[in-house]
Amino acid sequence: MTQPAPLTVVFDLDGTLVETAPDLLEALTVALKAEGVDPLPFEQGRDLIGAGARALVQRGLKVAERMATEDRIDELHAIFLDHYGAHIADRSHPYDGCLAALDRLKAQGARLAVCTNKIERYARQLLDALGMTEKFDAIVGGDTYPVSKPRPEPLLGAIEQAGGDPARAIMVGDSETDVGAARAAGVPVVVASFGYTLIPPTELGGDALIDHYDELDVAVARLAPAACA
Ligand SMILES: O=C(O)COP(=O)(O)O
Ligand SMILES: [Mg+2]
Repeated sequence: MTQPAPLTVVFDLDGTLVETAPDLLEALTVALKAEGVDPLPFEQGRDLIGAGARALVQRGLKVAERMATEDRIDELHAIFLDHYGAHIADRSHPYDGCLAALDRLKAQGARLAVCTNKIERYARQLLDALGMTEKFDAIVGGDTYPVSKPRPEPLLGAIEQAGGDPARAIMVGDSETDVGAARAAGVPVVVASFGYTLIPPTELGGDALIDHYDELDVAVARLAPAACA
């Protein structure tokens, strides 16, 4: 009898594995300042994260009711990235219980992957700085493929790069882009309630909701496709 393919668990990065809001919003403050815009309140800025850095700059300008040309948004995005790259892990840290939960999944034989809308280079820089890179069999960013979440291609690509099978995979994420990508790929999705989202986590339409990493094992066991070990 052939061995069933291992389970692959694919994680979103910002707001799911790592609390990155303090460093992302500091970079947003620097970019908005270049446009003469005041910093956003932290809680308001936090919810704007999830569709990539350029979208964060765009959303920040929109909240401040500031119009900008696409070229100016590109310039502000560059200012954002300059600052962010130099301060990527000043205050960012994995969520409570995250590293232990990854180790438990790994010990059970799961493949682990990251699928983020962060530019891949920055995702790798962040994971390196936090000593987390080695935990993953694949790391896919928002620019790894021609399209990003909520399209399914990056998620399917992450599963493939990790040596997994989409029929034996689970996504864990915090926002509508993650649920959208998972639905489009036909992969069950666990929503982490502690991340960043414009839509309340309970209304994202995930298959399970966790408030802490201690709850992940039960959610994964419940959603793991039946044929999985
Ligand atoms: O940096 C972002 O805005 C998105 O990142 P995420 O896909 O890891 O949430
Ligand atoms: Mg996220």
